[in-house]
Amino acid sequence: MTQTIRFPDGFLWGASTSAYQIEGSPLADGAGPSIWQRFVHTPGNIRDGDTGDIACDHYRRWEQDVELMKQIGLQAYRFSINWGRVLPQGRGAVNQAGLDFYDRLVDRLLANGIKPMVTLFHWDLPEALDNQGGWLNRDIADWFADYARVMYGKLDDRVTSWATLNEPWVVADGGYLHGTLAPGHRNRFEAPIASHNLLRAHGAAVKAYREMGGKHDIGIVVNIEPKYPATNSPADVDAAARAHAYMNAQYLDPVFLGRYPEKIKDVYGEAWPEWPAEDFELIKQPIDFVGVNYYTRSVNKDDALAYPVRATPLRQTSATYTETGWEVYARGLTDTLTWVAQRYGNPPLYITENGAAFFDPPVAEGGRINDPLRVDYYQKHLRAIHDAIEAGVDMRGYCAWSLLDNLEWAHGFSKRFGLVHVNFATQERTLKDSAYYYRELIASNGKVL
Ligand SMILES: CO[C@H](O)c1c[n+]2c([nH]1)[C@H](O)[C@@H](O)[C@H](O)[C@H]2CO
Repeated sequence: MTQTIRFPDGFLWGASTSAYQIEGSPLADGAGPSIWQRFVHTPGNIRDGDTGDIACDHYRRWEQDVELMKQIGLQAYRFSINWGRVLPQGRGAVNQAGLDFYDRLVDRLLANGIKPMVTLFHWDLPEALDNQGGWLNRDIADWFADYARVMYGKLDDRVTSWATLNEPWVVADGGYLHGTLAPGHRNRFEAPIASHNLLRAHGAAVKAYREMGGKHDIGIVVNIEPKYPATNSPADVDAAARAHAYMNAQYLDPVFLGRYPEKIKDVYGEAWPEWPAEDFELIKQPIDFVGVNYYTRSVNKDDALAYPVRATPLRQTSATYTETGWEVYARGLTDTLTWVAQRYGNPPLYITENGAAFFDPPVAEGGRINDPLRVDYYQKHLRAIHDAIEAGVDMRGYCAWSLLDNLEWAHGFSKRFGLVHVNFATQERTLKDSAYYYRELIASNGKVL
């Protein structure tokens, strides 16, 4: 007999996006360019030469998109602020038109009973700050706190959920070590510095919020990918531990424990600096929640040549893989959530991103888009979350990635994660079957699982 699944009363059901991936109009109405402007217009960086110049045209179609959220029955909408739209130079003069865009969006969400969940930084660093060293300049912690204060001042009377950063690991690993994301650096000595300054900036923004008397929730969003050893050999077990320290513990340990995992020095070796003790006092500001972005797991084999973790993920022969090459492994989400709960004192958790890119069929007669693999992915992962809740994890909500098909960074528009299909030639939106499924899930608080 299948178990009747019940999520906690008040469990929040939402969907997520990010500014650069959906807004378009990156330079409209006084906005300053982000590092992505230069990166996407550098040939070879983005598949098919796609850019965020238009993307989902959300900057102009935002009212229509709020209607879509209402149609799906979203209770929350997680979105990010384009820092350069509000502060064109990253610091100093405020661009009122940019601030007004987010002000209107928040008001419209609230008017439709949708809770705004705001992320201050989702990778689109203002170019002007990158020209001053960006995440490599220790002053960025203050620059970020000043920007955060502008947003708190404008929106904290209505926004009750703030996240400082989205996935500092991706910024450091992709933007500074492997160069696959903006600003496109490939420097093993820069990566830990950028990563550490991201965490310092997080701490400075939380401290600023508390100092201004902020009474709502503020937290951080991290990607977590559980690392399993390919065999129980000491070499593979240690390889998985290095990979775990590098992608997972490197972020929440400083935030909650005020220190890095010891294994991180084994990962970076000579590239790992010593940090001033006061940095950890700043990073370790108490937070109200952790946003967990979960997509997949990895099974790791020891590999001396695979810098920096010296571990190689092995493809699992009997598994389903998504279009981004990620194994569908819902059990990894339960393992992830129980790990966070056990290691950091069971903090309130939101799934701030979870979803999959599968090849979607074209819009069928009657406007239906049948995406059974995505429905199956959501069903499996929500059941995994429910298992974590049963195990005592303090789960507060879930945001599907993503509301709309959007610019999947270096993949361009080739990878579609949306509950809603976007025809990028016409900007027509079409709810996929997964959106209708999600609507039922929300209406029944998960009972249809
Ligand atoms: C390693 O990071 C996570 O796998 C991850 C996956 N994703 C993310 N992080 C980002 O937060 C989104 O902007 C991406 O669009 C989304 C889908 O790729």
